[in-house]
Amino acid sequence: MKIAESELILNTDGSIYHLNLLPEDISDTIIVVGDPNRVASVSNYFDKIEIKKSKREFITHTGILEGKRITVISTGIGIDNIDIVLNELDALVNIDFKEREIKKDLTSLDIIRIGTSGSIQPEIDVDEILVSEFAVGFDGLLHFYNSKQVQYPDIENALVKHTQWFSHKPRPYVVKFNEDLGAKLISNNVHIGFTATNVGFYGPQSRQLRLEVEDKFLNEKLASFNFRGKKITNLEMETAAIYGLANLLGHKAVSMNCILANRPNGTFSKDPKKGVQKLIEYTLRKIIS
Ligand SMILES: O=P(O)(O)O[C@H]1O[C@H](CO)[C@@H](O)[C@H]1O
Ligand SMILES: O=c1cc[nH]c(=O)[nH]1
Repeated sequence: MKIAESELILNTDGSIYHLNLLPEDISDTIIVVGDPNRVASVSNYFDKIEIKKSKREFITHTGILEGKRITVISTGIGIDNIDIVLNELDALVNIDFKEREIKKDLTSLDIIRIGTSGSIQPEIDVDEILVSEFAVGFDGLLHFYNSKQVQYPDIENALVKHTQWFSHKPRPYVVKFNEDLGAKLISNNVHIGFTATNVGFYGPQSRQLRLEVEDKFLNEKLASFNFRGKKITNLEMETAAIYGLANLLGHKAVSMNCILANRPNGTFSKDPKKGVQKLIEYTLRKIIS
């Protein structure tokens, strides 16, 4: 069945609506970063850059590193942008734009996030690297899709009980990284964690400047949650949505985090750029190895 013009939106040059990309512009190895300036920090390592395109906060560079074609794309901040980026990346490989039909043979992308995050465990220090094995989303995005099959209800129920989750907030959904891609990216030099993704940087991550938060103890309750030895480790704003949508669409996703803030210790990285650079180098080395 043909997908209507209002649903699959193409620009006049045939590119996908927000990302402004044609199917041939992307590799099947995709690095996603939040900060648009981080795209060049990654592609600076490429031996050759083939494509540079952009629209709004979505900047894309595709190039070659030691014979491997890699695309790096910025998502901007937040899960609402992840809904756009993941659906449009999938459309680029799995929908025939001319026929407006889903292809018979589907392509699975490797999607690796290089992001920044705040730790809620005192021993996971600033400037360290954390790979998210699990993620919990407090944003509600996944509930708009038929998604029960990629969620972990046992963990969700235990978390709702432990935190006495307020019922007027979206129900937490728990999702997991792709184990094969995860195995490629993990080493003894990184923490393996359980990332909480929320809809904001301040109140939703229990930061109080002038506004009072509703639940003063939320971060403490998240940090003390323990499901069969798995503890929630860090807070950011994209990972759960990436894992949820990637799993539903048949892509492999892993989120790599540079810890910039340690919330219980009240510390912030003295040199965030250096920490992020270290994470970029680590991730690229693992991708090409
Ligand atoms: O550095 P990025 O990848 O943007 O990730 C983190 O930083 C932003 C907040 O400062 C949020 O997007 C959060 O998830
Ligand atoms: O504390 C932090 C640091 C980076 N990004 C976040 O979302 N939170």
